[in-house]
Amino acid sequence: MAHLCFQVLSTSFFTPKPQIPVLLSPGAACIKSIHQYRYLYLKAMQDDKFSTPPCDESKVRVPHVLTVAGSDSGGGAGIQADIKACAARGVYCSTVITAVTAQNTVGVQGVNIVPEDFVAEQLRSVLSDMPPNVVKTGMLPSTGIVKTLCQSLKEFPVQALVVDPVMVSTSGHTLAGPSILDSFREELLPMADIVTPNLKEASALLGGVPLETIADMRSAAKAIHDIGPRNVLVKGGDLPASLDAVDVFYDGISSNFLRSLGINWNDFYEFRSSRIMTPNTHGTGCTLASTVAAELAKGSQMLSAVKVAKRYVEAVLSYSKNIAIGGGCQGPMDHLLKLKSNVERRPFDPCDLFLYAVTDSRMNKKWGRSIVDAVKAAIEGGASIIQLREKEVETGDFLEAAKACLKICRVHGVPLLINDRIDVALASDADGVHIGQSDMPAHVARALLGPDKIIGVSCKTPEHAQQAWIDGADYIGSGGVYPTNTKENNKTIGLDGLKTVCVSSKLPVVAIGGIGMSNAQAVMRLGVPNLKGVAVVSALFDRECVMTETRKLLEVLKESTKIAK
Ligand SMILES: Nc1ncnc2c1ncn2[C@@H]1O[C@H](COP(=O)(O)OP(=O)(O)OP(=O)(O)O)[C@@H](O)[C@H]1O
Ligand SMILES: Cc1ncc(CO)c(N)n1
Ligand SMILES: [Mg+2]
Repeated sequence: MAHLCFQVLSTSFFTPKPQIPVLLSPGAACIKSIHQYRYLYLKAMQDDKFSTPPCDESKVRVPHVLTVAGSDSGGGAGIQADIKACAARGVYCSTVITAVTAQNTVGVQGVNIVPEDFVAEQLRSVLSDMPPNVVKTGMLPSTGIVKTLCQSLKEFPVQALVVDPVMVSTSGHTLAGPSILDSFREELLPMADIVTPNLKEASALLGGVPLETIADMRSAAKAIHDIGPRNVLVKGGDLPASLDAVDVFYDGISSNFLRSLGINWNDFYEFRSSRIMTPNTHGTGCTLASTVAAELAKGSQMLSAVKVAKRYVEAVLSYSKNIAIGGGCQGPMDHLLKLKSNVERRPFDPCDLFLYAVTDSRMNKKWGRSIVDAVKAAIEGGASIIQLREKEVETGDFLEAAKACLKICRVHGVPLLINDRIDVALASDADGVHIGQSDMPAHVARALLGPDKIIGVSCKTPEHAQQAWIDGADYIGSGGVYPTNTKENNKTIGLDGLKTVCVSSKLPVVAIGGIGMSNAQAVMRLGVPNLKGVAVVSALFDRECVMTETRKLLEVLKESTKIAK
């Protein structure tokens, strides 16, 4: 007999609701929806499927959403939007394709419905082998497909079902005709944990009632709730352009229950964001529903999942408002906005290390200039990379200076690095960091900064240099080559020590420590191919005119490369 026990949870997984007996099978995840409870209970009565599964603690659980939807060849909506939204939210996404559409930014040119039995086969493949936490549905173009899906969900219950009742594309093309409405009302919606109609879809589900105002949306949400889904979100993307983008959320079960306890519960929530003026709104609905599903899969409660999803859609719309893809009037969004800034950043070039200017707050103070003025002058003089080394500046001021310097650096295509402070580098979106042997290990910095940012590590020995390579550093700063007073207790390694570090590593090296006009050529004449340049502090910044000194040093360095040739 199945190993079954019942437990009463005082708070539920999604929205507050009556105390529901939750079915637990030892070793298996908690079953969290009343629908699942019903199906699982009946199923467990029939067979012995819920015996303890083998448990391997070395395996990492990955939140997983299965989307059952149509393909959009334009990549902005449907399956493609679902995969991108889940990826952006850190959730695995499997796919069952119900239709293939020929679609672009102009409209829908064609729809090819996948045969019902092949939809069933895809469902069986995924559900029987890799059970998702949450199923999200989009375009379900035939009654047969809706019924097949409902049957599969009864056979393979999941934690939550998110239904986006896709019917008409924004361009006005029918994606699922009125014939599916009965199966939606009778079978799918009563199984749903949330249904997310837009204004037209809400109207269709209610037999064509006109919906124009937020008050109408509230009535519609309540009426749709009566059909059976546990939560309803009526989306207001199609409200008049003069209004905010308001979505109305309704959760009737909880309100009735709490009212019965004498608690006055607000059963409507308005999710409001300012309307972003952009033509790139194709796929907002798919994205919203997938993000709700992704957040539920991670373990969020329903209300938090909707809140995060709404914020995410707003952020993506705002980020994508000016992108130009296609010649039609409704473009797609760019879901992976977080990755975008890395694409725009010029990749690190070891030649950037040629004239490496390192700022110093004491020197700037002494000469009465701001960090930003110092950086501007060094860049105008020809510095090829800048490092902000600001040991005595308050964090807030450091961040502001970093942001201001970054603007200047971006204009000139000069990378900006932050010394030691990974937090400041992250907050300012600087190009990278330079860290010492006693700072956070480079591999930890790499994990925090991601694959694209530049990481430099100070190395005095071949062992340091080898570790820097292993840790994923991009370059080595090696010194002090000569005695210096910008760093206390800094052992001088000399030209020999510098050469030893260079030859022990594949990484590009910049020499540092007491280097200036008089000795830069001697350093560069070492002639090791991975020694790419010199890093200087006092020789530029402990002088009256930073730009002049930088120019002079640049000439000296250029001269040394001619001599080397
Ligand atoms: N211009 C906008 N600015 C801000 N938010 C918007 C805008 N347009 C839509 N939204 C939001 O996007 C989400 C999706 O709503 P919408 O009504 O556009 O869905 P839909 O019509 O199903 O979309 P789709 O084009 O994918 O079918 C909602 O949260 C809505 O408020
Ligand atoms: C395939 C597909 N699903 C959903 C929508 C709704 O945006 C669309 N346009 N295309
Ligand atoms: Mg839609």
